[in-house]
Amino acid sequence: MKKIIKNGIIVTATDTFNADLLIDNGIICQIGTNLSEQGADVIDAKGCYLFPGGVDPHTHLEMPFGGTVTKDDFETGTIAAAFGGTTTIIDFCLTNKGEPLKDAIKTWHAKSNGRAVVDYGFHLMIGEVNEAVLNELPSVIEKEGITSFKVFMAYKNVLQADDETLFKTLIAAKDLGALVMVHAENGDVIDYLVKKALEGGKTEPIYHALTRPQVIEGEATARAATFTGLANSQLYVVHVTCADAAKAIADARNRGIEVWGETCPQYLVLDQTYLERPNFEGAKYVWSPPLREKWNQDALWSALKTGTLQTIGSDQCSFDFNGQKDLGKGDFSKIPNGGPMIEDRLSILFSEGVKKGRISLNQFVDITSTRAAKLFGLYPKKGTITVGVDADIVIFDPTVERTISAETHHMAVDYNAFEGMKVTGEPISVLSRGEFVVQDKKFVGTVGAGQYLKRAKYGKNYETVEDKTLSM
Ligand SMILES: NC(=O)NCCC(=O)O
Ligand SMILES: [Zn+2]
Ligand SMILES: [Zn+2]
Repeated sequence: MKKIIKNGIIVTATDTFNADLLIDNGIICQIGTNLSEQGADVIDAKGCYLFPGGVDPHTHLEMPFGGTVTKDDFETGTIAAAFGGTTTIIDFCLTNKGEPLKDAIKTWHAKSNGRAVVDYGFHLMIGEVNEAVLNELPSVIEKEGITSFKVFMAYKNVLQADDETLFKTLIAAKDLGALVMVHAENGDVIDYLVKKALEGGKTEPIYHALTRPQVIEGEATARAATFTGLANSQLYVVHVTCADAAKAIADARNRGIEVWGETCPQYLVLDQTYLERPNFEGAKYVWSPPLREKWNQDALWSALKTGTLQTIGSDQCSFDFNGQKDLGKGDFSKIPNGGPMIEDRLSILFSEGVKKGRISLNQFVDITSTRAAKLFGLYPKKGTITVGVDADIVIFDPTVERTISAETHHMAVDYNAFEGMKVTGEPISVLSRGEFVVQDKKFVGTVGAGQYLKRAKYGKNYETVEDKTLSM
């Protein structure tokens, strides 16, 4: 059945205009004024923006971590994503040393197949680079369409890879056409600082932040960028939290090194003092890298505005406060790291970013959708509104005022990190490949309708793919 969305304001990364949008067979087939309604379901989007569905390049669904497993899985996580206006996610497939990569990928397919309500892809963690890994990587790219590799520079003795592994991954990625992603913190220094803190009886959540100072995020970011330049490769730094790391990215880019940067909603809005909340409440705000002193937020907004940082990921990694975060009572190093963020990513960026004049409306679309689609080989199928692409559309009311709360969110966790925060703007209806997943704020999607996305190689013409001329 055809659908026609009328009276909305279409917003892309470059344009804002009034037009109707005709959808057939899951694809946007016409954009223009006074399009014929014949044979189509008419959707009135008066007063609303039509954004391309959000692309969240950073999620951890059903991920084992810190002796437990994240609360949101591919079903609850993607339902929450859809409510928040995200129609594509890219999740991190973890690997174990010595295990064939294809087995790790199979595990991630088993978690997601038949569960997701919106489309999804995988990044692949690289923990070691040896003959076996190098032999498998071409098929990871060609067969699985996984064109981004993740290296952790922190989480010593768990996920952390050494510099040699990072450097070899950058070299392999360059040859294969993949983008290397890093969690940039100096895991060795952190490990030492954590041990010293615990020996000194410093066990409260705030010491999580104090043992991970921002200079070592800056140091690791600069180190990864240096290796990237040496390998003539390409790098994407996930969850940038602070001025030091943003500066390291800006410096590298100024030297012509291909480095991209992502931040997350929590670093733009929350700060280190949240970890000092009494009754162990600070544990709710334990992320790695940690929340920073408030002044860093201006540096992050400015980096988004000027293009030093290009994307926003949710880093969705949710654990209940009761029963999971409390594994770290009496020892902050045992608090599972991460938080629920997948649902509020667009709302926070719109309300705090666009509404407060920190970024433009078109930048909002670029940051939440288009740029990630381009960097991760999904553009233009995902990440824009133009003729011939997937009809992933968010009907967004920019005037609605609401208060974020765990009472009303759709994530499976027992708290929301933004509890009580007032935001302006909300997705009203969300379509994935032309089908409503959320309609008038109600879930109407189908569990399992989300499709696995094989992605194109890094840089594959993404800057030269132009939006087709709009038929007005
Ligand atoms: N960020 C975080 O604290 N948890 C998720 C895992 C990661 O991205 O490092
Ligand atoms: Zn990380
Ligand atoms: Zn993460």
